[in-house]
Amino acid sequence: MNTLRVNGVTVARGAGPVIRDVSLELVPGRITALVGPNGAGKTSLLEAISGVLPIASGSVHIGPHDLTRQSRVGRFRRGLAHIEQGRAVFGGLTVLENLRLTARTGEQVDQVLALFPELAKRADSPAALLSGGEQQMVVLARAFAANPAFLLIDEMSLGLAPVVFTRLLPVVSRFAAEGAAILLVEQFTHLALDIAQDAVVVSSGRVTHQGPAPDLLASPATLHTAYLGESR
Ligand SMILES: Nc1ncnc2c1ncn2[C@@H]1O[C@H](COP(=O)(O)OP(=O)(O)OP(=O)(O)O)[C@@H](O)[C@H]1O
Repeated sequence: MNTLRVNGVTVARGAGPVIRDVSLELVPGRITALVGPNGAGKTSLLEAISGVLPIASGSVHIGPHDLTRQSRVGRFRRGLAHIEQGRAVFGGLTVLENLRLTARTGEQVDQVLALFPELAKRADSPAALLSGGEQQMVVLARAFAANPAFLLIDEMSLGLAPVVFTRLLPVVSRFAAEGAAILLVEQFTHLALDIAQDAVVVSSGRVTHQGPAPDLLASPATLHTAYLGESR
């Protein structure tokens, strides 16, 4: 069983490092919540893992394969997908056509639509006509349809009402239960920790806490300290 290992990664952006010596591991079947204050470096870390941003030092491996200097496409071929913040649907294409962009077989499309009954009903509608929540479902479904072993998800709640967003979380859990390893960045910290097994807190580009998500959820003091940038 391959894991994705981030080992001592440092990422520079603009004036200096925004990620410093970060290590974490993504394990099949598990969700890791990556939380921390605004500007902590969560998006930059996801971008470094998927190859959007170069890694200044450290490494990213999937099993024995070193991805550190690989292109985005090379990493995708190894099973790593990244839903970037603000990722949009192809509005002129129908829901089905959006899914066919990434699915390799019709069976994969059917499997994904089974996870999202709302989308199955709107399969032939242009994606632009869907609500914001439904469009975010299409974005998620399109990523699931490629059947990635490792999935990085950045702020899928952006622009959505919490009630709409909470509809998406059980689907993410189901996808993990089917074997995917997921790294979830989310502004609604408690909702993310609630569905995650593992938690990583970053503050000012450094990991300040790492451990089981339920433990962090049960200890607001630990979460608060980690957000302030202190380890304990
Ligand atoms: N395009 C950029 N050029 C230079 N610096 C950037 C750029 N984007 C972000 N930064 C800086 O990198 C640091 C980390 O930002 P990043 O967006 O990764 O944090 P974040 O934890 O995802 O924040 P948020 O929760 O607000 O989205 C911040 O200091 C930010 O100002």
